[in-house]
Amino acid sequence: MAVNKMAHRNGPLQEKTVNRSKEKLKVLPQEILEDVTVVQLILERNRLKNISGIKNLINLKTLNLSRNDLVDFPVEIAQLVQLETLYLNQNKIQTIPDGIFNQLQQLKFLKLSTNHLSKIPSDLGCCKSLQYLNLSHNSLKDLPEVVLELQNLKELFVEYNRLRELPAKLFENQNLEKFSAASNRLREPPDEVCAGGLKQIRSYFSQLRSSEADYVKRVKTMFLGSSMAGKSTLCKSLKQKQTVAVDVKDRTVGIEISEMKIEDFRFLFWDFAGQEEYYLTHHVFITPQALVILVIDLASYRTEDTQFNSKVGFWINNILMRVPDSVVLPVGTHVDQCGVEDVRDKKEDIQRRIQVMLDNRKKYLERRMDNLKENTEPALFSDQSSKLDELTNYNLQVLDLIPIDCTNYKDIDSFQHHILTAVQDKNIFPNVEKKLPHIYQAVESTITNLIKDKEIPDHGIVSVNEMLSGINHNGSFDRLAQDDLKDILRYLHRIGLIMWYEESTRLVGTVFVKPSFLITLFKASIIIHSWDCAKLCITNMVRRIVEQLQSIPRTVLMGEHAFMKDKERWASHFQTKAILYHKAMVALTKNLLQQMDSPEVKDIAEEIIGGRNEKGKLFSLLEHFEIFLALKPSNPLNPEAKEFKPGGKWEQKETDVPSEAYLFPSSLNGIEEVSKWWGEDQKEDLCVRIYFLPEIPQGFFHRVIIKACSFFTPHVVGSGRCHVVSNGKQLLIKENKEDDQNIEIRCRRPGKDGCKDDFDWPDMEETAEIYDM
Ligand SMILES: Nc1nc2c(ncn2[C@@H]2O[C@H](COP(=O)(O)OP(=O)(O)OP(=O)(O)O)[C@@H](O)[C@H]2O)c(=O)[nH]1
Repeated sequence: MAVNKMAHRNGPLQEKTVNRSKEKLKVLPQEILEDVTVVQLILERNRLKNISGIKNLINLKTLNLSRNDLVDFPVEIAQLVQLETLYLNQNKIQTIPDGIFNQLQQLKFLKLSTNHLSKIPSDLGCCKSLQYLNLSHNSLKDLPEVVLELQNLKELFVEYNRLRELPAKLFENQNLEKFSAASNRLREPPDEVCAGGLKQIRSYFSQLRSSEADYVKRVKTMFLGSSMAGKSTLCKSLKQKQTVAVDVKDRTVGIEISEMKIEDFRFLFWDFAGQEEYYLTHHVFITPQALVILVIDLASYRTEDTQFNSKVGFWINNILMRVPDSVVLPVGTHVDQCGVEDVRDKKEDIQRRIQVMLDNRKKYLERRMDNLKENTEPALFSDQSSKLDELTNYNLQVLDLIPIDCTNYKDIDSFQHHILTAVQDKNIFPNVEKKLPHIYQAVESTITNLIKDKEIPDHGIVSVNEMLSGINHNGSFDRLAQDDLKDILRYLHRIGLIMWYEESTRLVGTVFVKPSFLITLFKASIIIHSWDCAKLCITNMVRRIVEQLQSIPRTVLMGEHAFMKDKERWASHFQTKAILYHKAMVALTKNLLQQMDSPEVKDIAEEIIGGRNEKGKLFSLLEHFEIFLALKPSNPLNPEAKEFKPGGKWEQKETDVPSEAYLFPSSLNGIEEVSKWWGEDQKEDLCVRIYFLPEIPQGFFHRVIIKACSFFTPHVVGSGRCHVVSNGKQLLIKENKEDDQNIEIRCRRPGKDGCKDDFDWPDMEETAEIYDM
C-alpha cells in the first residue's frame, strides 16, 4: 500500500494520502477503512462497484473514484462532510439521490463527467463553495437550474450532453472563468456562438437582451460523391428551380457555395468537386451537423464490391470519420439512362451494402470492446474503451436512396420535397432552429449588400478593418463595438458564410468573403483544373501539374528571372520528388491569374502571390490547410518546440519569408529511397501503432508527414513513409493500409555507445541538390 504522510500537520491529525489506484480492487480493503486519519484517498482505475464502509473515513477531504464500475451512487459519501474534492468521473452512474450534496458544504471540486446522468439533484445548490463542476459526457437535456445558485463557480464543463439551451443568467455570474458546452447541438446560443467561449456567449446574451431575436432554420447541406455523379446539376437545378445542364467544362472547382430557401428553411449548399485532388481540402470544409447529399450516378453503377466501394463506400467511410453524427441522403441520378428494374436492383444493392457496412462497423467496434474487456488490465485501456463507447454512440443516419432523373424538373421538385420532409422531421433533425439576436442577421445582410453593391471586390478578399468599418458604415443599425462585431464575424466564419482564419498570424488580418474564390486560389496553385475532356477519366494531379509547368510562357518565366531549362527542372523535380519550387509556384499562379480576365484579380495578384521577402496569402493558406510542407524554412527546426510539451498547443511557427520549395506529400511516389536509408525493420525497434476505425481517413497521413517533417528533421520522404531524425535518433513513420489500418512509428534502438556513434547521418547538405536552383 502506498502511503504518503503529508509534510505538515493540519490540526491534531496527521494527514495521510492513500493511493490504491490501478489495483483491480473490487471491494475496499479493510485496512483502508480502519484508518480514520486518511485525508486523501485515491482509488482510481479499479473495478469497484460499491464502496461500503467509506463513511468511517470521516476526515476525508479528497476522494478519487474515477474510472471504476460504480452504477449506483455511493450514498455513504453524504457522511464525508469534510470532503472538498470528489472525483466520480468515468463510472456508470445513472442517478444521484437527493440529500447527498446538502451534507457536503465544503465541496469545492466535483467531477462527474462520463457517466449516464440525466438529472442533477437540486440540493447541489447547497454546495456554496463549489468552484469546479464537470458534467461533460452525460445525458443531460437541461442545464440544471441549481447551477445558477453556485455563485462561486469558476469552471463549468457540460460538453457532450443533449442540452438545447443555456440559461442567460448563468453568464451573469462574473466569477465564471472557464466554460465549455461543445457538442450539444445547442439552439440558444447556437454551438457556433458557444465555440467562441465565455466572452462571445456573454456578448450574445447581452445582444439578445437589447434587441429582438430571430429564429433561424439553417441547414448546411453538403453535396458529396464521385466526379461526374451529378452533384452540380442537382444543386444548381434545385437552386434555379429548373433543370440546369452542367457542361463538362463547367465542372466544380473545389467547392461552390450558395444559399437557397425552401419554405422557412435556409439551405447552405456546399457543392464539393468529386475529383480526387480536392479531397485534400475536405478536412477543412466538411463540418458536423450537416445534411449530406450523397450523389451516385446509377447509370454507371454496377452491383459489385469495387463499384460500391469507390462510388458509395468511400464516401460513407469519409463521412463516418469526419462527421459521424450527420444525416446522409443518398440520391441516384441518371435514372433516365437505366431501365426500371435496373434502378430497383441498384437501389436495393446500394442500400443493402450500406447497411452491411454500418453493421460491420458496429460489430467491429463491439469486438474491439470485448477484446479490451478480456484484457487482464482493462483499467489501462479505459481511455480506449471510453473512445470506443463514444464511437458506438455516434449515429450516422442513412436515409432511403431517392432515384432521380436530373433532366426532368418533376424529379428535382420531388427531391426538394424529400429534403424538406427530412429536415422537418424532428427525429432526423432535432435541433435545426437556432435563436440569434437580430443584429447577427443584420450584419449578415449588410455583408450581402456590400457584395451586391460592389463595395467588396469580386474576389471577396478584404482586410478585417475595412470589413468592420464597411459593416458599421453601411448597416442599418447603431454602430457596434469592434469586439462585438468581430464576434459576429467569428460566428459567420463558423457557419461557413465567410472565412477568417484568425488562428494564423499571417491571415488574421484578412477576411475571405467568398469562400469559393479561396478554392479558385488553390486551383491556381496545385489543384489545377484541366479543361481537356480526354483527361477527365483518370485524373492525375502530378501529370497535370507537370503539364501546367511545361506550358508556362517565356514572358512569365522572365518575370521570375527563370529560363526555359528551369521549367524542365521544376517539372522533373515535381515528378520525381513531389517538390515544387517557390519560383515555379509563383510562375504557375501568375500564369493562371493572367488567364482570369478580371482587373480586380490582377490588382490583388501581388497580395496573393507575395514578393521576394514576403509570403503571399496563397502560400499562407496552403500552409494553414496543410496542403504542403514548406521546405528549408527560415526558422531553424526547434527540438524544444512547445508542441511537445504536455498541454501546449501544437503549432508551427509562421514566417513572413517565402520558403524556397514545397513538398506535396500526396504526390510522392516511390518508397525505395526511404527503404534504402532505413533498411529492414529490426526486432529491437521501439514501435508504436495507432489504429484507425474503420480506416485511416483520406489525406490524413499526408498531414502526419507534414507535421512530422515540420517538427523533426526530415531525412527521406516517400509515399506513405517518412524517415525523420529526432534528437539524433532515427524514426520511421509509415502508413499500413492492410486489414487493420494503422500508422506506425518506429524508433531505432541506439547502440551501446549512445546515439552519436550509432548514427552516421548524411548531413542535409548531401541532399542539398533537391533544393538547388
Ligand atoms: N442524362 C442525365 N445526365 C445527367 C444527370 N445528372 C447529371 N447529368 C450530367 O452528368 C454530367 C456531370 O454532372 P455534374 O453535375 O457536372 O457532376 P458533378 O458530380 O458535379 O461532377 P464534378 O464537378 O466533377 O464533381 C453533366 O453533363 C450533367 O449534365 C441525369 O440525371 N441524367
